[in-house]
Amino acid sequence: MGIEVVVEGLTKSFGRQSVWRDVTLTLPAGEVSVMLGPSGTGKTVFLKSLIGLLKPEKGRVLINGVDMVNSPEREIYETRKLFGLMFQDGALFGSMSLFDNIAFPLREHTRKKESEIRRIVMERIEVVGLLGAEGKLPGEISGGMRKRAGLARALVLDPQIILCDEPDSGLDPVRTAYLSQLLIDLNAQIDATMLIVTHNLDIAATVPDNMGMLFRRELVTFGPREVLLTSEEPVVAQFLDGRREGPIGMSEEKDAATLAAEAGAGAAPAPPRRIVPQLEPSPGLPPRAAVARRRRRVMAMVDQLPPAARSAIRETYAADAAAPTLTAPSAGSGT
Ligand SMILES: Nc1ncnc2c1ncn2[C@@H]1O[C@H](COP(=O)(O)OP(=O)(O)OP(=O)(O)O)[C@@H](O)[C@H]1O
Repeated sequence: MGIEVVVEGLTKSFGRQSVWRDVTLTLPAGEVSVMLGPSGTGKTVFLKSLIGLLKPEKGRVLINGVDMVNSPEREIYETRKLFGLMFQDGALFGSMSLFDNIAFPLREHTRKKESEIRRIVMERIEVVGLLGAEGKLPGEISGGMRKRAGLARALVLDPQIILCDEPDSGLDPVRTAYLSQLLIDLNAQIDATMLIVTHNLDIAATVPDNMGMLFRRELVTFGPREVLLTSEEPVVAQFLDGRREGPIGMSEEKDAATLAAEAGAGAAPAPPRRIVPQLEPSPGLPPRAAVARRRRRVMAMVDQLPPAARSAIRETYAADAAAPTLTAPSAGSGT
């Protein structure tokens, strides 16, 4: 099972530029979380801070008792091995075949024999649907395949925490839908804690158990998906509806005059938002172990949540209780 990641009061700046301050959240073990936020709000900086590659000035990131901000470098280095990282462009070596790219962390960080490496690499290549392409160079395959290869490489060291930085960037909507399904299938297969940074509203709506959003140097919200998806917070609503009207401007924030002009112009109200069901694992895969844990966790806190989120959560679980998928292996919704 994945490991819980506890973030407490994290604050990061570069020189005089504050990126975000006092970020506090917990990524629940084995659950999938998404971090949203307009460009430049520090989502990538957040991922890098979780693995100790960037050093926030204040706060802690606790993983198995190790603080990725303040612990000795040797402990941080060891704990970093629990992570699998998938970067925006797949970050593959152009001159190596996909096989060698995916085998790289095993050859670098373990003393496994080549036969064992081959077995692991081919298994991961199968998981991401790249069987047959292992001999190709990154330049000979599509962007979507490169991303899946990046994901396979993130998986070879059996990570318990997976961080994906904009896994959808540059993908068409169909490939993005396949990728969403792949992320859910992966979670069903390995039960790792996952955090996905994305701008993609389809991924945000269908993949995570939990969602958060960074804006104006703060964590606006983080919690069960139903909280963000029903939120009337102006910045969340604007982002989810993909509208120009609202606090987010071209350079992240609008000035007060523009906001006042918009309010005066009386923008048309957005149509009501509908919560679409979360994806289920593909047929033949086990149900996600995180589902039952999440249900217990969320039901224990439901009374403290805003009313709209409360009723959305109760509706979700009432629908689940009526569906046969709770007792039988789930029939995936596919893409
Ligand atoms: N190593 C660095 N040194 C100085 N400034 C940095 C560094 N890394 C990031 N920044 C700055 O921190 C801010 C946040 O960058 P970051 O890449 O995390 O944003 P983001 O939310 O991931 O954006 P996008 O969605 O466009 O990828 C930006 O202003 C960026 O210029």
